[in-house]
Amino acid sequence: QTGSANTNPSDSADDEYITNVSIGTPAQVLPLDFDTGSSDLWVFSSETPKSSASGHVTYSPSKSSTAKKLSGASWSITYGDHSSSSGDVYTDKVTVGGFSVSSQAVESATKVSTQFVQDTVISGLLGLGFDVGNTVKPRAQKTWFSNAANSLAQPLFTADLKHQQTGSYNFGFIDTTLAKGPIGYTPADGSEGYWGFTATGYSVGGAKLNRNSITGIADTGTTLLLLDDDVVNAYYNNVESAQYDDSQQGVVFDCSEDLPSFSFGVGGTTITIPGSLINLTPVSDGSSTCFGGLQSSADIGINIFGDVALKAALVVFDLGNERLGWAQK
Ligand SMILES: Cc1cc(CN)n(C)n1
Repeated sequence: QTGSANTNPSDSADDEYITNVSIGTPAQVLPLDFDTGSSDLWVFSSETPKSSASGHVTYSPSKSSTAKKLSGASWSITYGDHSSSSGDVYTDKVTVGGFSVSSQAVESATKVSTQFVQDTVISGLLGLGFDVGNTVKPRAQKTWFSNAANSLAQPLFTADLKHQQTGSYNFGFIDTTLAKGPIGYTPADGSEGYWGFTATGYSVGGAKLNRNSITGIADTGTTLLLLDDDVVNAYYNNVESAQYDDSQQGVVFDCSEDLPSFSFGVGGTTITIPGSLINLTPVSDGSSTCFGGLQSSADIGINIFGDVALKAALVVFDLGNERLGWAQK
């Protein structure tokens, strides 16, 4: 068995990717942010304060004949961008891309932070990280993918995110036609709940890869490519108008600049992010100053290969072999 779901950029800056998920009986379809950097499936619901839920599609367990309250369970999560949510837990049927898990923990939000209230294009997150990262107490719950894995043709999924186009999350199979190059595999470290891996080196503008390894996580729920300052500086030293903008909290440059590519080595292959993908968006509508897709990870303490990097590749999240595969697109 397999599953295949389309995923779409939420806005002109590819800030996040939206994938529709069916929950309950009859199906309630909610747009969720699939996040390999976390391990909770949580939704705006009939239990979310009306003022917070305004504008969001919500899940009503009382309207689902297959919903069951998970007695005594609660959850609470805070993300790297300081957004947060919390609530109680139901189990229900959850279908993604035509593949159903009959009893999935669906975490219902009784509290959501302002960033989520304002982000009306999504109704929650579907975590695709390792189960160890799940926040439900007193007993941690499995992710949708973890519940599905043993029934899928192969215990893996792929992410094919695209710039301003429809991409896909495929479950149980690898569609190699989505890639131009070979798949390079490297061990994945799931001990912290993330898909951790090490890139063997990097280069700017098509130069030969150096041997400065970069350890980080493959995170579909983070917009940017966030790396150490020495890497960020090595890149923007090649961008004449680049400067750090305090108000934007990041490096900006003239939108008219032709940006160099950024490449990293992984699993014996090289992934090259074209400069065009690193010119993310004007700092505000109509501005000729643009915000960089590559920014510093210094304040976070972990390197994050977010959507800017993932858009350049077909990425295989192989739970069965605890490895990550990267192929140039
Ligand atoms: C809501 C959300 C998810 C993520 C990535 N794991 N971030 C940084 N924020």
